[in-house]
Parts: sequence; structure tokens; C-alpha cells
Amino acid sequence: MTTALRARGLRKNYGDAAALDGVDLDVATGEIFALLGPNGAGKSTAVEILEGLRDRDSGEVSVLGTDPARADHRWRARIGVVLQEARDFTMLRVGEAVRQFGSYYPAHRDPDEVLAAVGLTEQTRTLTSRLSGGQRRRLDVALGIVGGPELLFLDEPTTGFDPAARRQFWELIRSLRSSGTTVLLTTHYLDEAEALADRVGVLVRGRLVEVAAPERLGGRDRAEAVVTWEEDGKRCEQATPEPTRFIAELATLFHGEIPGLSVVRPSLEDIYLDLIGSESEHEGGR
Ligand SMILES: Nc1ncnc2c1ncn2[C@@H]1O[C@H](COP(=O)(O)OP(=O)(O)OP(=O)(O)O)[C@@H](O)[C@H]1O
Repeated sequence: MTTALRARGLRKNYGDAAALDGVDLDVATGEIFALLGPNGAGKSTAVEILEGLRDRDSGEVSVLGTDPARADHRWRARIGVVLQEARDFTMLRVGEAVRQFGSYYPAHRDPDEVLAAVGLTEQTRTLTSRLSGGQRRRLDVALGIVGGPELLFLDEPTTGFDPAARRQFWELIRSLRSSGTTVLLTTHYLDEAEALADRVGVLVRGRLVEVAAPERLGGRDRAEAVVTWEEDGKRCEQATPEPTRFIAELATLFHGEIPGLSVVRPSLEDIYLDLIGSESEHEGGR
């Protein structure tokens, strides 16, 4: 396994306040890593330092084998960036913006293929200033990938996307992974993290409090399941660490099909909210 990105002891202060308070992070080549955390946790600060767009106060950082604070244009051509704030291309048409942006990169992708991948083919001749919010965000994604990056940074990429556009975007990111692209993503959508990420990291007040696969975060894979069913016209509920065994016993009582059966485990959102809630209590108690 090779490492695309490595940070050790990453710190950043704004005045007296620590936005990043000693972050260690590893992202493997070809991995999709999602950085989660509440507003103000430090996600954009971390991502912008890794992109070489912001200075750090201390810590070691290596991105594609180079310190982003000392990187040159050759390194920059190997990464793709979708910032939280949209770039300003008001005078250009959509197709022109993608073509122009692609021309800065030696290994750029076919602009028409990129427009199709983000679902903007019909808007090729539209002025960028006339796009809707969600279409504007799709253009940002197109500009981030047109250079054919080895490593793609996506800061809240699907804000404003309608549900169909979000699914289409997920397919696009999966196809990038299949072609070996590494992706570091920040998102507030837990379903997005679950659908895309190989691993997620939870940042709270500038500290990475847990890193795990989405299905294992916060002991989720060991959490009790809640089994519900109907009996004598009433809803019954049982929390159990062994739902298979419990349902097998229930099935013998019912001699077959169990009415209204469902088995629910905590969602990634449940686990995430528990994690950041307990971290805040911990901080409050200091
Ligand atoms: N340029 C700046 N000057 C001063 N403080 C800043 C600056 N940029 C960010 N901060 C502060 O640093 C902290 C981390 O901000 P950051 O934008 O990295 O958080 P975030 O996790 O990306 O939040 P969000 O989910 O809201 O985008 C916040 O308290 C923010 O107010």
C-alpha cells in the first residue's frame, strides 16, 4: 500500500484559537477518505493546508511525496481541487470554462466527456453566470476533474445538488476510484460518506477523534440491533446483540413468517452524532 497523503502533528491557530490541534492523517493511494465534523471543526483549514493554499503553523505534511507549502506547478498539475467557494467565471460559457481550465494541465481529459460526466452537456453554451446553484456546483466539480488529477480534493462537493444529481456524482467519483484516483472529501451528508468512503475521519474542534470504515465507526458493527414485529395487534420491540438468533427463536414461535418484521442497526448518522456529542461533553468538562 502506498500513501498519497500523510500529515503528522498538523497545527493551525487563528489568533489564540486552535483550528487544528495536532492532526495525524494518512490516506492511501486509490482510497476515498471522507473528513466529517461539525461546522467550524477545521475541515476546510486542513484541506486547504493539504492543497497548499494555506500555511500551517507546525507539523509535517507530505502530499504525493511533496510538502504542499513548497510545491511547484508540476505538483499542482497532479492534484484537482473543488473548493467550498465557487470560482468566478461569469464572462465564460460552461464549455469554454472547462476547455480553458483543461488547457492548463498536460494530462487533461476530454472536456466534452467531463461535461457529460457531470451532467452539463445541455448547458455547454450557457454563460456560467446563468447557471442554477446546483449546476454551478457541477461546473466546479468539472473544473476539479478536467485536469485528470491523481489526487482530488472535494470540499462539500454536492451542496445544492438535487437527489438525482447527487447519485450521478457518486457514480462519477466511483468511476474515478476505479481508474486509481485518490479522493479526499469533506461532507455534511452522512449518506454520501457511507456511499463513497473507504474510511471516514471525524474532526471535532481541530482534533481527529476517530478514523474507521463507515460500517465500523464508533463500534457500529458491534452495536445492538433493534428487532420489531407485530404480535396480537401490537408493535413489539427488542434490542439485541444477536438479531439472527433472536429472529430464529421468534420464527419458531410464529411457525414461519413473522408479521411486520424489521431489523434496524444504528445509522452512520446516529453513530456520528453520538461521537461528536460525547466529544463536546468531554470538552465541556475540561
Ligand atoms: N481566515 C480565518 N481567520 C480566522 N479564523 C478562521 C479563518 N478560517 C477559519 N477560521 C476559524 O477556524 C475554525 C475552523 O474553520 P474551518 O472553516 O476549517 O471549519 P470547517 O470544519 O470547514 O467548517 P464548515 O463545516 O462550517 O465548513 C473556525 O472556528 C473558523 O471560524
